Amino acid sequence: MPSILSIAGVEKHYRSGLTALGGIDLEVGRGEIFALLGPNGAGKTTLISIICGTVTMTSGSVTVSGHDIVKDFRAARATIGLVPQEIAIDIFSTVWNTVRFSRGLFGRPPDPAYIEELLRDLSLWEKRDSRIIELSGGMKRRVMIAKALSHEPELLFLDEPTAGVDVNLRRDMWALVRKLRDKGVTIVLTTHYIEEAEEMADRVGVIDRGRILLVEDTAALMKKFGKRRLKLTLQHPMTAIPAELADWPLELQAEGHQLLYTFDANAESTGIPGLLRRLGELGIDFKDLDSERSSLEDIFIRLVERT
Ligand SMILES: Nc1ncnc2c1ncn2[C@@H]1O[C@H](COP(=O)(O)OP(=O)(O)OP(=O)(O)O)[C@@H](O)[C@H]1O
Repeated sequence: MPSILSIAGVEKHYRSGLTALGGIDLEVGRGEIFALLGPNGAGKTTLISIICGTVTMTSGSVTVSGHDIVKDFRAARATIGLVPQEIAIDIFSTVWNTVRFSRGLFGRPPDPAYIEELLRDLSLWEKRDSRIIELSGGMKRRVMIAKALSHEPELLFLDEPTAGVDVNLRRDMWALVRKLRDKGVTIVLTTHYIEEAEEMADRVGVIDRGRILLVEDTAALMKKFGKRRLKLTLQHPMTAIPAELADWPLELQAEGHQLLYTFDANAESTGIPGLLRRLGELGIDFKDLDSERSSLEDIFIRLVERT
């Protein structure tokens, strides 16, 4: 997949002496949904701000759609749409005027048909003459997205698109992001909600303390780090795991009612038959058995903890 965004050796040292980015290399392919995951203060917003031209990098280079963001700033910026974390729009302006005006800022000629399509796609058409102040929080967020798409960018950044948003709206946002991708927009999103990355992203990058720890296909990452868990609900609760079961990494949960066995899903042998046999020999009965795959959340926590 050809790159739409190329980041090479980007460093950012703030005047305070803090190194927010310690050398970032990253390629984002045209047409993908890429999720940048990282704990608070990891450097996600700094990186996006550099790409969008609101923060200057200390060293390194970035190109967007082949345009260098420093030497060819205008052309680079014109290919980018940014939906920032905070809602920042004139609350007394109407939806239509907000989006139309934003397009003009990028020197694009008026295109009412495009704006209409955008507002219809974002379920804002009925609200086109409403002032922003009259809209719900979810609608305001959608206006932010419409504004960011007003000049027909090729690459859209969504900084924490669903922070503080309820479950239904989050699902609507996910559907919307997929729709945008289907229309050919490349999407880079930052998120704290790992579920969001797992649900949507083609690839995931994990950033921590200004460094990229890993970039991987979401599905491959799940497979590579994927552990499976076998949960046994016991007939009779236990106070401790018997010494005879020391060969299996087990955890006691739910006040002794559950035995949790974690195993490598990719290993040749899971160890489950042996465990079940041993439990039988020890007279430990269980009434239910359940298996689950570890989520990206577990994987992320393990990665960030390891460093
Ligand atoms: N203008 C600034 N001056 C000095 N330090 C800054 C400035 N902006 C950000 N930082 C610091 O840079 C580091 C990275 O911050 P950044 O906002 O990029 O992280 P983030 O990953 O977006 O975090 P969050 O998930 O909390 O939004 C943090 O330690 C932050 O305090």
